[in-house]
Amino acid sequence: MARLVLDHIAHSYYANPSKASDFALKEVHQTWEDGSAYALLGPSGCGKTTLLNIISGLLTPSHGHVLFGDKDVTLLPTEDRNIAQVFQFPVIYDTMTVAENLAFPLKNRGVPAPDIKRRVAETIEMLGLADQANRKARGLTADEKQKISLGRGLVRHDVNAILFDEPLTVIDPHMKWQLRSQLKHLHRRFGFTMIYVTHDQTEALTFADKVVVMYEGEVVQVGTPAELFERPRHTFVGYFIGSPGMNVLPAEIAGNVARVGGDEIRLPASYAPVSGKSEIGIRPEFVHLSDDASGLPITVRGVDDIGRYRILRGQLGAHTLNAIVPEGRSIPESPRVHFDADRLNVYADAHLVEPASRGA
Ligand SMILES: Nc1ncnc2c1ncn2[C@@H]1O[C@H](COP(=O)(O)OP(=O)(O)OP(=O)(O)O)[C@@H](O)[C@H]1O
Repeated sequence: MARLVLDHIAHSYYANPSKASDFALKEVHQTWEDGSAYALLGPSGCGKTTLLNIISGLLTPSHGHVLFGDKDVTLLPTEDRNIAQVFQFPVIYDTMTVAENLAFPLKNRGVPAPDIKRRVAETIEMLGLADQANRKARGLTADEKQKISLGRGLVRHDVNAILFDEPLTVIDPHMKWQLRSQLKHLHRRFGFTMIYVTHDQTEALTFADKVVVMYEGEVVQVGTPAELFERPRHTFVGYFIGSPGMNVLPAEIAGNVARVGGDEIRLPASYAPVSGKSEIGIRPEFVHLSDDASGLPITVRGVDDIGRYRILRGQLGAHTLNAIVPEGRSIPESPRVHFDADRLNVYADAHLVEPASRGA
């Protein structure tokens, strides 16, 4: 296993890229820790697979270097990088049994027979395939075949990293949850470096120690699930993480006041003049309703009952504003809103702005 360094990596699929939009991956400069579980999360086309393929060696980046520890592997083919890969669809040998499929990567590497037997048995147990161990893979369901693919990635203990590209797509929803928990458990037990591509926030947030959020070819934030929730560094992270996502309202910022339409909102700190498009962000969890005249009046457009809570879909001036209404709280006839000041974030051109001073 090794620390992974992405040293000023960028990639364009064009031979002669001339502008930023020609790059499927804009510059990424990151060091990922040895033994951590990372999820690459973002919408379709944001560059997740491009980045994963650069790490695995399927693709050579147009710019920059990939290092495993101190070793530059940028030009090394996949087979010389000592990584395991699990793809969206099963990659297995149909004519071999489940156990033989799992033993195959170990035999190839000359692992002693008793170790192979033990690891194959552990992996089969973990995947819940004990009853199928001696069946040919050919007759198995798509679910079971994909479990073997996962097992072939997990059975090796000597890899620099295990890379997963949307590995649970073909797995049924209940089993998805189970396998995700098992992956997490294995990660804790063996400490593999894992890199997991997904466009599903639940999958990313439950699996990863650190989530790498990508948007239009850029890494816009690397953080723990809590950091992404509490301090989205880009408005896209705010929208994408959370259900519903963060409210983002155009605002003029002056010192410790944000002016939204005709309303003034007190900020937790003082900000220097913001250049570019300025906005504030507040998660629906931190928008509170009351009939207190000091709040800002909103128009209710709808209420969705989610069971444990309700989502009020409202409008503040010309802007949509969602609020989470906890169980047992009523919605006033003419609601007004208050924001948790400490949870307000300020953005300039979609990027988080740090305050000039706290507590002003
Ligand atoms: N071989 C290729 N040739 C040209 N353009 C490509 C190629 N592969 C990907 N792209 C483009 O690069 C961009 C990033 O694609 P990539 O597959 O990395 O995104 P992604 O986030 O993995 O998306 P998805 O979740 O749909 O797989 C997209 O605009 C895509 O159309």
